[in-house]
Amino acid sequence: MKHSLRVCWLYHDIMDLYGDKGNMMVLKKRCEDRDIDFVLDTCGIGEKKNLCDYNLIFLGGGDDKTQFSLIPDLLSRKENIKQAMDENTFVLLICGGYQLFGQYYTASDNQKIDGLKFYDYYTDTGADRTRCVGNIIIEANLDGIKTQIVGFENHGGQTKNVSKPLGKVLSGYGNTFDSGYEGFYDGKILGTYLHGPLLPKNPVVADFVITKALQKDDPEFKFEDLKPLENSFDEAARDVLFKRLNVEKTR
Ligand SMILES: NC(=O)CC[C@H](N)C(=O)O
Repeated sequence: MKHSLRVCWLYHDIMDLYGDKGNMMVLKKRCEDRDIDFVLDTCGIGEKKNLCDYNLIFLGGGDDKTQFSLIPDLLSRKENIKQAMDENTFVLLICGGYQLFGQYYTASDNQKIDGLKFYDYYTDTGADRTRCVGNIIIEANLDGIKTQIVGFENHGGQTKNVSKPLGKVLSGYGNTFDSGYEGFYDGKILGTYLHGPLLPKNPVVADFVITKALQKDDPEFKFEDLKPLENSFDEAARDVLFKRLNVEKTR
């Protein structure tokens, strides 16, 4: 069976912080190297798109003002996003995008916006406008695949009441200054504060996202079914961060 990865990048023109676009470039390359068709579609404010047509939805990070500007459009797509998720479209969310799938987001000026409310987590602002900034390494278990994920975080938002964190923080902050946990993963969405961009620095996560997306069309598809690729440049970049943060690289 010829597989295809059809991505819809929501608000591609305004939600793209710290190289989030690199995530799309990596998916394209890792698919092409395996003869998997790759289609990248984008969806801006006001554009008509049926998100059920895709097997992956991607939403990157953004500053507070940008998050506020898109929220009416995002909320107008709530039913369609829910339907896509029910039909096994996988969702990858970075930082500002991750926040907007929860109950609400309170920005640094204390203005509050409703999120999509798909999950119980919510995001308050850091006290006295403090922000979690810096490189971060977490330890995650992605449906049995144990991996260490590296990235860069820069958020004022403090995300609380996270029932299923993506991983345990080994160095850096994560969902809040002191929760010790980072992100959210429940099999349907993977939300994380990690820019970096995320996927170029974490080939295992990139392949995991590809696997989850392909499972919409082929539920039997497994991570191990992906042809292994050569990751020496990615690993060299990871080595630098592990060394700099003084964390033992075990995977
Ligand atoms: N990097 C981001 O996406 C920032 C998200 C949000 N504006 C915050 O500061 O918490």
